[in-house]
Amino acid sequence: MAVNHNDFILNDGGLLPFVGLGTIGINGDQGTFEILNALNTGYRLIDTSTNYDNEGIVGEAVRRSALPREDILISTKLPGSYHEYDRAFIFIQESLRRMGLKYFDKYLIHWPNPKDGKYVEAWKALVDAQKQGLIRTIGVSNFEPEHLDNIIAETGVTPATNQVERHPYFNNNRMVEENKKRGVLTEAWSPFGRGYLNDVLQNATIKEIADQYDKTPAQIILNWNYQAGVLTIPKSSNPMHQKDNIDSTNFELASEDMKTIDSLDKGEAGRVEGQDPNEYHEYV
Ligand SMILES: NC(=O)C1=CN([C@@H]2O[C@H](COP(=O)(O)OP(=O)(O)OC[C@H]3O[C@@H](n4cnc5c(N)ncnc54)[C@H](OP(=O)(O)O)[C@@H]3O)[C@@H](O)[C@H]2O)C=CC1
Ligand SMILES: O=C(O)C(=O)[C@@H](O)[C@H](O)C(=O)CO
Repeated sequence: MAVNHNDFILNDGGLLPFVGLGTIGINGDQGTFEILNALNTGYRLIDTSTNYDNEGIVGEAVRRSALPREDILISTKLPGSYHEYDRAFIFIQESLRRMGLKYFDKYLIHWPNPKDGKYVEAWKALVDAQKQGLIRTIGVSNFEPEHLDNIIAETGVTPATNQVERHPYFNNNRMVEENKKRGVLTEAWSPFGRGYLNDVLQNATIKEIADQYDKTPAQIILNWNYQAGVLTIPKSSNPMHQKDNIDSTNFELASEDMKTIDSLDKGEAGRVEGQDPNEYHEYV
């Protein structure tokens, strides 16, 4: 795979592009075309999960794409009710079969489900699946510092990435720093606050900055992440938005503009409702 100047280097030596395609709501045969369009537009990383009901079409898009398999990075996630070691290990194999793939480029524990307290077992399964060649890069999602420290202490293996909520109204700089301290790359989920749930993309301050740079609000938000060392996975079904999003690092935001965007943070009130990882329980 070609190395791009804006790739992130992982603690396992792997590389990830600065932006991937989020896929919540990309479903069915139409979804296959949307993913293929993204691949044709230059996306290399596709983020999915069993509970997005689209692992099948993601696999289909990989097969239909003219790109060689090794030029596409597929990342999916282990659901909360499969944290026991044996269930996790078998689930990874099942997920591979469902997608028709021989290996995953990246595989994450979706939520720590701390009340169950089995995420260390799940991590051990990911470590072993990686050893057996089923997964190239292993990581986590929605992990708090305590969860990161527990899996590292129990296995000696540090996750390469931690995918957490981050957008201008909940910048989660706390977790960006905690991840960085441990050599873990932060991936930002819902970088536009999910679009429909709040007005991040319509925010007047972000629009003003966008006008100054002759960019779109989406491009400003994605570059604010990139310059903070954070990978983003915006979802888009729209070819124009997909293009907008991948063309978002060809300019530099001044440090005062970075700080202005940081200042839009609303703390806990800015989170997408009900997504505190210490409380959230994934039942799937
Ligand atoms: N690990 C986890 O627990 C979680 C992971 N995720 C991952 O993160 C991804 C992204 O988050 P998601 O919640 O989907 O929401 P996003 O914050 O990515 O927002 C998606 C919305 O923004 C719109 N949009 C995208 N690009 C543009 C643009 N350039 N201009 C204007 N509007 C735009 C989309 O519309 P349109 O399609 O029309 O472009 C859609 O309505 C998910 O799809 C999933 O892969 C999400 C939640 C939790
Ligand atoms: O979309 C995801 O990746 C999730 O983890 C979901 O839990 C999502 O965040 C949600 O809110 C489901 O109600």
